[in-house]
Amino acid sequence: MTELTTIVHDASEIVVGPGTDEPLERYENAAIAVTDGRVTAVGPTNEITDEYPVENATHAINADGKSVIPGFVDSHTHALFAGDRSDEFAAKLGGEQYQDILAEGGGILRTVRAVRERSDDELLVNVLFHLDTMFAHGTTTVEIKSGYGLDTETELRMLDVIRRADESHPMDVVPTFMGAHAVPEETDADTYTDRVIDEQLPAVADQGVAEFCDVFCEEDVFSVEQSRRVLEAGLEHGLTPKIHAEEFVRLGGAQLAAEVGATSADHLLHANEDDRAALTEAGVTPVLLPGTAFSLEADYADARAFFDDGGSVAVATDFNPNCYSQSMGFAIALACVGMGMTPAEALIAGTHSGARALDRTDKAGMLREGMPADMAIVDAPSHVHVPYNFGVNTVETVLKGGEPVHRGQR
Ligand SMILES: N=CN[C@@H](CCC(=O)O)C(=O)O
Ligand SMILES: [Zn+2]
Repeated sequence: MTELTTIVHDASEIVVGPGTDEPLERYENAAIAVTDGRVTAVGPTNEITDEYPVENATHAINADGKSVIPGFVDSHTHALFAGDRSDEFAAKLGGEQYQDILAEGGGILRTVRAVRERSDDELLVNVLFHLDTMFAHGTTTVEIKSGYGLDTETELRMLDVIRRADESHPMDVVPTFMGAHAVPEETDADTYTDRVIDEQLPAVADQGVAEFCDVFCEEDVFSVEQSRRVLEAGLEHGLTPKIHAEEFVRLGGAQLAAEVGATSADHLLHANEDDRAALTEAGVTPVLLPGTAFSLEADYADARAFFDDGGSVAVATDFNPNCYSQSMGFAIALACVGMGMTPAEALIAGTHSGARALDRTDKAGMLREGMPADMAIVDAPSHVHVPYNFGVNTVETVLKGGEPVHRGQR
């Protein structure tokens, strides 16, 4: 018989995941038992503790007055970077535009210069620091993109650092290659697209260091045709497409995502009804990033319209030097207040739907029997407190595979 390792008991609430007849499957006065890193049983405390006595557990956690939720799945970040762009934040508040800053060699291009100057070990220290912060805020799976190298050597270095971060930190880290994140200063978009396809992608595939291939499909960055070439070449190398689409203007990236069978289309601030229909029909997960709209003072994506059309969305942080928040709790609060989602919809968007955007619904985002026991204990009686208590980290304890890996204080 395998040994029970962890039991969390007497929780006010345990959220399992999406319900069949209601938005959330959840139990009140609940407990969850974990064996060998996976959920063995979840349900009312008396039933669970009868079967799995608390005294047999390696870790017994009394969650009286607290809510247990699946660990957040942050499905869109650029969390590996160097340098400081806080001055750009201040300049944007003063009226400067993100795209003008980029066109003048700032923004992404400034971060590229900073990353190229740093050693691998310095980059690793940076990303591990951010992973610690994310962990403390309840994230247990995170996607990280390359894209601040924009040459083969630095893109490979970034992906190798992302791999090392995954190996050395309890967080699950999902690597995405994003060589087509911006056009380097010394070249033009067509020439650079060829370089991404002919030089970077084969090297990335050869090293086996990325799962997804992403592109910034945007006016004055990569056109729909250039984006299509990158994503189709990625597919030939075994990388699943993702796309930054309809962020500043409606260019056609959402339709492209549907055509190439992307796992997700992200941002979508300017997506329209046809785009929503195409994404839903093609099974592409829309990933909405309300922190980006917040920091750009832009209009939020129309999350309600996706639900009204019968679809659903994922919500992620987009943590990067332009959108400086590692907190899924804050993204969820913005999803509720800025995009009109219910707390239950936003919680699913930041957990199960995030896992869908990363092709891992069998590995993350739910606390169903057999799933990895990745969970956050919220120091409040229900999941509603995550957005309700906005601006504050409500997560107290984080368990990865049932192991208490973070115990915070509020
Ligand atoms: N929009 C493109 N890429 C990032 C921003 C990266 C940056 O500004 O450094 C995003 O998703 O928001
Ligand atoms: Zn992004």
